Amino acid sequence: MASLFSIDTKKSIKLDRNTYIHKVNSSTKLIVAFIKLFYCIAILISALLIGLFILNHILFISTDSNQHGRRLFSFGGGAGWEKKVRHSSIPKKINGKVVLVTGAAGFVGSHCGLALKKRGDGVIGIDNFNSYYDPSLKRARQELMSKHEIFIVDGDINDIDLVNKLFDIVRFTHVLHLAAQAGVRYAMENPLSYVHSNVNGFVNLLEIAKSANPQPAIVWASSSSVYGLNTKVPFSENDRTDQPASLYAATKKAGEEIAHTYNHIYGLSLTGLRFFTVYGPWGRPDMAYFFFTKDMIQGKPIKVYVSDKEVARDFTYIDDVVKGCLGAIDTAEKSTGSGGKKRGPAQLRVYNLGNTSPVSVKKLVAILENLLNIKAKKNLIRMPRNGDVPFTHANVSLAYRDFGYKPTTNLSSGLRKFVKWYLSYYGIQARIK
Ligand SMILES: O=C(O)[C@H]1O[C@H](OP(=O)(O)OP(=O)(O)OC[C@H]2O[C@@H](n3ccc(=O)[nH]c3=O)[C@H](O)[C@@H]2O)[C@H](O)[C@@H](O)[C@@H]1O
Repeated sequence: MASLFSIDTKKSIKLDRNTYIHKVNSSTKLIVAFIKLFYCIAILISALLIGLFILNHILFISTDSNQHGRRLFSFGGGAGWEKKVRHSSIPKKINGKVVLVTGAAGFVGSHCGLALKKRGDGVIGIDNFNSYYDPSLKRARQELMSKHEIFIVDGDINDIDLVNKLFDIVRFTHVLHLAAQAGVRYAMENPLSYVHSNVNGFVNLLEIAKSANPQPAIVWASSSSVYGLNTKVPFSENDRTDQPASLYAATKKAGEEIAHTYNHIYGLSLTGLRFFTVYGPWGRPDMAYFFFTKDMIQGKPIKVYVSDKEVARDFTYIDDVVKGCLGAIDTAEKSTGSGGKKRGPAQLRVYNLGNTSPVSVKKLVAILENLLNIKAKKNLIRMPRNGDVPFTHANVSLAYRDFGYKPTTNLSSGLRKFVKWYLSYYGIQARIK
């Protein structure tokens, strides 16, 4: 008789085995789940790290800041970026020049960049888009240039890594160096920005250019302001330039001396162009003709400086200046050095690029009044001692002799083109006379 308490050993063993298998299965599943989770997290972290690494190299990493509180960037690289640089610098004609334009989103830089590209040269720009005046105007110029396949690198000429990288990628035949802290009066507000761009920046560029192989020829923007307080007119290149009236003028004069040094030691071909109050479409909002137009349209008063002698400028239209810049580039001889060593004497030149016919500021206002059909609210005030000089007048016979420079636009027709552009750019409904 089977005991009530008898045990079915077979069943029991089976039961135990099932329980055991079940337990083993659960813990295996748990381990597998853990391993899966571990792998997922590891993959996620790796993806994140790789992403950060790539971003770090594609984007620029900020390291410094300039005088306008804007970040400067140390170059990070990136294949897409290098492709753009290469593409933009390829000339479209045989024996076309390969030009690095500094300050390419600036007034003169954008006009020159477009003119070079139009005739088939390769152009790469660099600009730090600082906020000295409305950067949106600089961005609009950049957009225009990008439509003409000109790439502007967003960076500072003080960024050694970035400029070196550009010279690594491209064999520049020329540098058109227009990046600068411009404006005469602002030098009293922010003196160091002038030293930063016009002295440090220029030296940085020359240091890199002198070590480049081949060394490029350099054409760069000096200024009529180097004539300072001279009273002998018209100003000729061999007149004295040792009495600057502003720190701006002093840094431009320093640039001319620095150019001499790099020419002398390293055989760099250097041409300085003394611009005389350049104006025109896409101009600089910090200049009198530009903000007079703006203020007159808005019905605001303008300050017109007066002095014992009539305050006047040799206002020079942008298209004439562009012709001068291209002429200087075309007649620039090759630098003679290589690997940072001079191999022979190199070209060193300075030219006036003016209009040869000064016009008083009062007359400038009268022309604007006529074009805009607005009576200006003029406040005649004695010219403050803020760096301004009373009078400029260029003798351009040297530039005419060497590259046929001959200005052809007078102030009235030049301002007409400017006002037309101004009204259309700012979407102002008005008719010019
Ligand atoms: O060619 C040059 O060397 C220089 O030309 C201009 O400097 P500037 O000639 O002083 O030009 P504006 O600032 O536009 O002044 C033009 C005239 O308007 C006068 N002005 C300026 C401002 C103002 O409120 N009222 C006024 O009567 C100035 O005294 C000057 O005679 C540029 O701003 C400089 O960057 C450039 O280097």
